[in-house]
Amino acid sequence: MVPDAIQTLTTIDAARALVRAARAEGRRIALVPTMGALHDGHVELMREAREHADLVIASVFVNPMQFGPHEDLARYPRTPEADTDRLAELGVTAVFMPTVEEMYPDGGRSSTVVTAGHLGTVLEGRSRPGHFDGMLTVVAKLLAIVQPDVAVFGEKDAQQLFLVRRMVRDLNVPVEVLGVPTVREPDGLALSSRNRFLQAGERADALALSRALEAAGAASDRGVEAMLAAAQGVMQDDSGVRLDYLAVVDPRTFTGASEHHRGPVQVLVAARVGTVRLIDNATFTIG
Ligand SMILES: Nc1ncnc2c1ncn2[C@@H]1O[C@H](COP(=O)(O)OP(=O)(O)OP(=O)(O)O)[C@@H](O)[C@H]1O
Ligand SMILES: CC(C)(CO)[C@@H](O)C(=O)[O-]
Ligand code: BAL
Repeated sequence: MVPDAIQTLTTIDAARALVRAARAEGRRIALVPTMGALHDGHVELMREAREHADLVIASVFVNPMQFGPHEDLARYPRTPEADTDRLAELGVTAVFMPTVEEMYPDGGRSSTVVTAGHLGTVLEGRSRPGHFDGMLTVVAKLLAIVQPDVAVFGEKDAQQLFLVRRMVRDLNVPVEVLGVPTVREPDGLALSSRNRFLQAGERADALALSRALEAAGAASDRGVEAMLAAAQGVMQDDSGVRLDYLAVVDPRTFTGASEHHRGPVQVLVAARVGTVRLIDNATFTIG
């Protein structure tokens, strides 16, 4: 397929100019923030964005501020040409691909930081200190640059989605945040840019995460402890996987659901498979 024309924007001024022109024509704008290395999960985000706006701007920016000193910033996959072609085929109007210097002119960091507070220090935040402050800061910057009507995020990164929604509410950012269900491989593995680093045997081991979620779901009629035990059982059976955390949270607060909880719960899992750290989650209803 011959891709439609897509604008590649590398400066904040160029992004603002496009946004101004679109606004002058009364067009609705959607922003889809990504770190690139696009896969079919990202494609669903773009589709959702197109349904809610006349014009879609995708950002591709590997944000150093959300990586810890020992994390995989250097090896994070970067495929800008392939990403641009894919976005063009999807009818995305523009891709915003700034350099680190463009986003962080003061030596690669922002002096002003949006903090995720206590919820930024638990679960993903416990394993990745500072991650959510870095993520919220760059999302706040992207929202300020593009000033979209809607911004689209994946449910795969459940804690991220929760914190973005809360930031938007707390800081009165005039944007509607949309969540898109997790796109999976036919065998259940959640699509992730990091899956490409799984070696052959590890690809099979990685199925432990989605299987653990399934097992938790199958135990949901017996309450939170039974769900955790069922999921734990699956993770323990797989010696190729090192569990980081398993949790059942109330999706309204993102804090642990009590044994007496009734209604929707979100089961969250994170694990290391070889050198790759993966996360997944699913929502079930108790009672
Ligand atoms: N399988 C998926 N289904 C739906 N949305 C997804 C999926 N994977 C990622 N996303 C969403 O895409 C957006 C950009 O995420 P990102 O570019 O970090 O991709 P990623 O696959 O999550 O990469 P990684 O997990 O390696 O960081 C986020 O809102 C994320 O939640
Ligand atoms: C939202 C995001 C693009 C911010 O860097 C990133 O955390 C991601 O890709 O999920
Ligand atoms: N997909 C969330 C971004 C990150 O892993 O840093």
